[in-house]
Amino acid sequence: MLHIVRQFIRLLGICIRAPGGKAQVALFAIIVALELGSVYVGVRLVQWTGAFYAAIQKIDGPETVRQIGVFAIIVALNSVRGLTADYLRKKLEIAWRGALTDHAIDLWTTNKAYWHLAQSSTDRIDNPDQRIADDCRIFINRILGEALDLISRIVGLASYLAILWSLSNFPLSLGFIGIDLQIPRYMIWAAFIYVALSTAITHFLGQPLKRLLSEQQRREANFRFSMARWRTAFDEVALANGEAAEKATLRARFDDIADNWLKLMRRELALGAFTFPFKHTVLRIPLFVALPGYIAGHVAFGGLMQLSMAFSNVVTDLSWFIFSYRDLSELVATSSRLDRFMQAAQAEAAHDRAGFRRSKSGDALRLKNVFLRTPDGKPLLSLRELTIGPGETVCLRGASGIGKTILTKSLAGLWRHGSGDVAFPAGGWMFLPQKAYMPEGGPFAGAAYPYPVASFDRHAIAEVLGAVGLSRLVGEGPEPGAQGDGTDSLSGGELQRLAIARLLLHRPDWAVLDEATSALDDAAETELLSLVRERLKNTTLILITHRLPEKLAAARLINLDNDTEKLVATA
Ligand SMILES: Nc1ncnc2c1ncn2[C@@H]1O[C@H](COP(=O)(O)OP(=O)(O)OP(=O)(O)O)[C@@H](O)[C@H]1O
Repeated sequence: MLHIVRQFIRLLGICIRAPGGKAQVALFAIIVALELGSVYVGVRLVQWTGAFYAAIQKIDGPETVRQIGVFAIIVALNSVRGLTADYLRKKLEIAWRGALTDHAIDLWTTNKAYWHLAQSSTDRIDNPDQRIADDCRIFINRILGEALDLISRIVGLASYLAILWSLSNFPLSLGFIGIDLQIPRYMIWAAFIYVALSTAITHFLGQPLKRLLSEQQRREANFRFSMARWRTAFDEVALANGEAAEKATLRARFDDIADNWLKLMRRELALGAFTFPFKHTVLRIPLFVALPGYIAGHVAFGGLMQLSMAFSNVVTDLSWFIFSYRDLSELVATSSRLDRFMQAAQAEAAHDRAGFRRSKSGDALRLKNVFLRTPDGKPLLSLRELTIGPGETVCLRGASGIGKTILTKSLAGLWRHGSGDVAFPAGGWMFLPQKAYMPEGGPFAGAAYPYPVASFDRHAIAEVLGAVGLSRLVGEGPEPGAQGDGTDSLSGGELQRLAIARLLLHRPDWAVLDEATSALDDAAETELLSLVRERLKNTTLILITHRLPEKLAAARLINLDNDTEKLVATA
């Protein structure tokens, strides 16, 4: 229980510490005040009920009409209060959801935590996209709803208890095996005992709900993930006639959903079998409980109605836990998932990337005794000594699976499984993987990525696109920034050309091309790499490729397979 409260505090703390958090706390206070207005309205209605039925009992026409007028005013004011509270609550909801979402995305991206979390076999976080998109929304929605409900119920409970206390100032007389038992203010005790028993039963029946709801969220996210995965590979699936396999996967994912849904249904049915009749008896039972007082002549008819209404309000407020059990279970399940995600992302973001000793060097890249491993310790390639100077062209070759891509990731600071010394030169780096990433927004955005298009001169972007053979994309298609912008249909080779255009535009000091031209034919590959070499004279090019590009001036060929230190100079 305490750990759940701590989770709530941690997550709400994020919202409150965000910019504008203090103003939002003030907004929350206003909403609480407006919600408490409903308690006042409730108390006023109890008084009104007494006065109204007393007027009816006395057959007092003018007083009855006056009470109807009072009722109309109460309802009108309450409507204004309710609508204002609802409007402000939605405002606060989007502000806090925004703060939580921003924080989650910040943690997820700091120190590339998203990448490390996806690699980890122990801390692996399933469906992080769902946690950011859905869990933040559900958590804020539920916590606000439940907190406001709880506060107004606590205040309501105190108010209605006071009324009930003053009204139920008569005892219940019970004759039991010759003993005459008097229970003073029995209406109060009856309310507490009634709710305590009901709460215990509700908790007993509903306990498994939290686990089942959490599991349901996970399975729904898995189903969505399978759909999204297929969406990113329409070509591949269509060419492989993989529809039946994809359908089978989707069906299996959906069966998982349905399976848990059935368990959830059964549990909700068991809970509902108790809470449903409970909800309906809450409004009736007070009358039965108060009847002995009426029959014994302790209260008049108006008092009886007032008493039953106060009793029913007390029981309703006390039953908050029972009525909210399902929503509370969902809130707890969501906050556990979200909190775990935040903790894991935070730990990853703060992680000291050990493995290699990294230092700064003057102008050359120096690797000494670098040994790369897989996370489970399997040795990959080793480099005893390698120095690469500024402006050089170096070609790294090696068998498939030896660890060339992992070497790239190590240079990028991602891979931490290995040892050795790496001294980095000053200057900017750029890494071009085999599969170029294309952001939304069209070819101009693709060339400018990860910077906004506006950071570059549009003519310069158009020029590099033309230089890499993509002039047909210049001035074509929707405006940059639009979705469905034409880059979706680019071939593998065209995507690689676009990545080379990006390289030409960004002009880094150091560039690592990990099979970044593999989809091009020999002639096109040589042409593009020569273009890069010619235009970026001061850039050091580290090429990871199975083919040795011909005509590439002064390339050093390093064979990683046998003798890692053997350098072959080409002309
Ligand atoms: N995240 C990972 N966890 C565990 N093993 C991995 C991970 N990434 C890569 N590996 C393994 O490390 C080995 C080296 O992978 P890498 O991608 O660096 O090979 P490569 O030399 O670039 O191969 P290719 O020439 O086929 O692209 C492979 O056996 C691969 O399965």
